[in-house]
Amino acid sequence: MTEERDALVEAVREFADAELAPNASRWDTEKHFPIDTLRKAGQLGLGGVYVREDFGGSGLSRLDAVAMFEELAKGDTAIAAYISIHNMVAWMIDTFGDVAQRERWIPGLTAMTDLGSYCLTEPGAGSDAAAITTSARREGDEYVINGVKQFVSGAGSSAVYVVMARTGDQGPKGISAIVVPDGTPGLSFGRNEQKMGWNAQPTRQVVFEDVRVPIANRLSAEGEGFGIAMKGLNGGRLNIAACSIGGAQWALERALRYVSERETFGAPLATNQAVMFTLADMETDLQAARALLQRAAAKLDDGASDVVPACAMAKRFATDAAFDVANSALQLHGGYGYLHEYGIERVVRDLRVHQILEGTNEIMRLIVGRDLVSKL
Ligand SMILES: CC(C)(COP(=O)(O)OP(=O)(O)OC[C@H]1O[C@@H](n2cnc3c(N)ncnc32)[C@H](O)[C@@H]1OP(=O)(O)O)[C@@H](O)C(=O)NCCC(=O)NCCSC(=O)C1=CCCCC1
Repeated sequence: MTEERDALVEAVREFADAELAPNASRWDTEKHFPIDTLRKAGQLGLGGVYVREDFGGSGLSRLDAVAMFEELAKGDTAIAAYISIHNMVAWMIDTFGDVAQRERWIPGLTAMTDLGSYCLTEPGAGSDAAAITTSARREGDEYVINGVKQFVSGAGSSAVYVVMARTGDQGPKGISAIVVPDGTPGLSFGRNEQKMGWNAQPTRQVVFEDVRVPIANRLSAEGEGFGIAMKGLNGGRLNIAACSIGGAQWALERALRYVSERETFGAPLATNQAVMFTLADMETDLQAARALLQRAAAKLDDGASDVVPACAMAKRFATDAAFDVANSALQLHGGYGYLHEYGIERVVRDLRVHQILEGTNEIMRLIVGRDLVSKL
């Protein structure tokens, strides 16, 4: 850890303690998306974590980012995960946008006065992302977009939607990434999905009915959209892994406190060897997950050739391990772990979806397996 990263992590810890943790349970119960709190996160530099500094980004490394997202998730995993998605959008525009696009969208995104949504998945295309059918047909100097995007975080509250749409043939080479601003005629949203967790952020369909945007809203060249979406996801997968580790670390700390105070059969639970073994496994798994995550983040910073399987491995391992750790923390709390007021069950519910989204853990195994087999 550098001194700079230490200071950043400390500032994020203070923000998570003061602004997120005291409200996380209420936001979960009330299904409240705390936009005012996100604006405060923007003031702290969390809206453009690894966006370049010229338009207000924080210019941090991926290694810095995962340390930061871990701290953020200790306050509220669902909000930390939304901030990660917002950052994925900001990074895609910052990296693949031209100067005019960066000038137009990056300042609002980094300040989080404008929120961002990532639109890839469709009702009929999830794991097989290259099978999307949302179309962007050229008409003069405009695209006319038609289709439906599914499971879009922040939908209905965002100012900026980065939409992967088909501008060419079937398959990955026919997909482009297009920015659709909120308020564009023909853009509408489905109901807020009723979910097991991640209740502090809205998840809705985004519907495009003859939505017209200038061709100038396309990021990079036609046909580059699949690669842009996937490169965004490499970093997103790392942050989701970091959010899982942060949530699970918080649950482990709660469990440690509980087993040191709770007495059974005349002694604290912590003196029981079975409990100690469970705690030892939880700590070991989290340290292993963090080490794998930091390794992948360093590879992303260095542009290593094996970054894609490294990110997939870290995402798969960390989200599985962290879910198990959080579930063990719940078990160690006995019946109290099942109560809302202890907060553990919320973390378990929030972490469960990390094994599914930003690429299911089965797709992560496919990526790693394909890479191994390709080297035979
Ligand atoms: C891996 C995968 C199954 C792809 O397989 P195929 O066989 O179709 O495509 P293939 O031949 O592997 O590849 C095509 C080009 O694409 C490049 N590339 C692929 N991955 C990556 C990558 N990770 N990084 C960079 N480039 C990549 C590949 O190199 C190739 O380029 P080339 O032709 O060689 O120039 C892909 O589709 C995937 O990953 N699905 C999970 C989607 C998925 O993760 N959603 C999640 C959506 S987001 C989500 O869930 C959210 C939920 C809540 C809110 C936020 C978002």
